[in-house]
Amino acid sequence: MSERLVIIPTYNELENVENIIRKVFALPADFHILIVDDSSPDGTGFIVRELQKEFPKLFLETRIEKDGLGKAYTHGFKWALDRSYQYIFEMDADLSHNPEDLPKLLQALENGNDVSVGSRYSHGVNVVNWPMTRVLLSFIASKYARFVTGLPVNDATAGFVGYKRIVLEKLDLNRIKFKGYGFQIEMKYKSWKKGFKIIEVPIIFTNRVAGESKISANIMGEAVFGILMLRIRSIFGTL
Ligand SMILES: Nc1nc2c(ncn2[C@@H]2O[C@H](COP(=O)(O)OP(=O)(O)O[C@H]3O[C@H](CO)[C@@H](O)[C@H](O)[C@@H]3O)[C@@H](O)[C@H]2O)c(=O)[nH]1
Repeated sequence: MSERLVIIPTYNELENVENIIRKVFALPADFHILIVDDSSPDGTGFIVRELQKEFPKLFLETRIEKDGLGKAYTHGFKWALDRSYQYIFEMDADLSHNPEDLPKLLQALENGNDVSVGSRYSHGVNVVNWPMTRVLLSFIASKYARFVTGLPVNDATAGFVGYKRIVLEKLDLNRIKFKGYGFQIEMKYKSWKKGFKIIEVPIIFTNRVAGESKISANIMGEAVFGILMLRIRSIFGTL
């Protein structure tokens, strides 16, 4: 039984999912993969089921409908905690995160950190082919989150993250509220407030070449107002 699980949420990632799975299983280190698919209409789940015949360490959880990456991840975390995984990773399906960086995130956890963040902004801005509007939005969101909450992380919205099991055990996953990218901030903020040690590991983020981002005005609104709510709840001790 591997101690390491990579959770990949998917919605309409037909063009990417096989590639990312093969790249993770090509790594020298032993990682299991859990795909959490929200019944993608493009047949992403079907491809995963086919690949399960080839890869016994590939798992699939299918949810009824699209409900945001935050809900998909909390589903995956609970699945991992029901098993014996010690190191649990979040990674996008679209290859914007390079699976070859997984061992670096793992190493950071083995070196005594509790949360390792694959960071685009720890040394300048390390993104490739992302439209300038997305870079600005993401960069400003991270600065805003830091300003409002004090979270000492440069890339607060990063979606390439490693957690030690103990962190997920101590966070009340049923109280994780955010469905979209704000989820990434909520997880880091709550981990930090509980006293867990967070480290940023520099990575290069490369914009997807296939499929589409699921960003929307709702997702952005949730993040902007949600961060304020996080801070207020923290002040009143109801985080
Ligand atoms: N199951 C499920 N998966 C979803 C959903 N929405 C998005 N995903 C999956 O979540 C991953 C990230 O979604 P994208 O829509 O590709 O994100 P992005 O725009 O490239 O955003 C990136 O930057 C954000 C801001 O920095 C990050 O917060 C985000 O994690 C990601 O790295 C992909 O694997 C996508 O299929 C959903 O409702 N359900």
